[in-house]
Amino acid sequence: MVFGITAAAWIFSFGPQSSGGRRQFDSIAFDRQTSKAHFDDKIVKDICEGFQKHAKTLLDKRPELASLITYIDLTTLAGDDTPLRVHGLVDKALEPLDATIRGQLGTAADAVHCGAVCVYPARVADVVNRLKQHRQGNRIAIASVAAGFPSGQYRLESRLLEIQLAVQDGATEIDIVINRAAALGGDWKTVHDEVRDMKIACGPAHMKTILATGELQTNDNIYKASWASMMAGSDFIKTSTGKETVNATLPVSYVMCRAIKDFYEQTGVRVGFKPAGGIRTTEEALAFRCLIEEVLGKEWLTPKLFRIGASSLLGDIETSLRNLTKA
Ligand SMILES: O=C[C@H](O)COP(=O)(O)O
Repeated sequence: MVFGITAAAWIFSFGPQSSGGRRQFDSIAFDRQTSKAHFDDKIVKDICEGFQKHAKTLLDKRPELASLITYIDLTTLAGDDTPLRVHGLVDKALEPLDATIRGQLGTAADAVHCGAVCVYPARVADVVNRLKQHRQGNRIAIASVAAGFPSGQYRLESRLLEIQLAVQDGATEIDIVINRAAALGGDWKTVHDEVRDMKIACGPAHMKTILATGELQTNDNIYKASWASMMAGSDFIKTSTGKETVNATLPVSYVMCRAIKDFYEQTGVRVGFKPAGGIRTTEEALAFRCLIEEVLGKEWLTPKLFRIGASSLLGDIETSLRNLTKA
């Protein structure tokens, strides 16, 4: 445990201080929680090389590769997305493997499908319509980015409305973005309060909070943004939109997972983790899976707590599985 504060103390610090049903930001407790964490770049790099080494040992393990598919939020976030493209994405997410690979996996193949599809708000209805045409359409979640994705540079009112409309259209998971201007200015209360309001706007939908780590400049900011987002009620924290210059990396993921672990130790609340953006190969995805197992433990290796946001990873996993079939 990084901090010497018990779960009961955390509940005292953060839990009851709500006003009108809204969690209030306790800056003293936040500072106390986040001021003690330090991440040395060289040490973090060495630790991450360990995850990459571990990943290489899993490359020929068919069940490990198949389980990667269950963590994927199969994504299309393009200006030229159409209903037809989204329908194809839904079909692929539900039945990702061809007959040969399925045969090699045996009965285990039946449980192999993506965790969710992830689309822009205007395309949520296309996902809903296509899922209705599938017998097992309820097996995958419907994720939508919202809240001024990817920049977040919009008034809070419009970001909240966008979330509500996406949920109304059928989204069961909402991927929001934090206010990077507030984060870079050290205004963690604004980061927290906006995320809290967005969580309320999500209603029954799960909320994944994107930190856009490539724009947060320091590990310290990433750790603080993780804490502010979790204190505000995020179900998941997510690295990137896929639209920043630098997206998901192992070092930023390590910092975020350490924050998730510390938060769990203080509160007993398990927050999920979603690396996203630029993850294209089986080996890269396995390294994130190893990071999760080693920092957070095997109980996080479930689509309920671990997702990988990716538009082109699935094809590489299929190729890896096919090559194992030939071997
Ligand atoms: O949230 C998911 C990301 O936007 C996907 O990024 P990608 O296209 O680089 O895989």
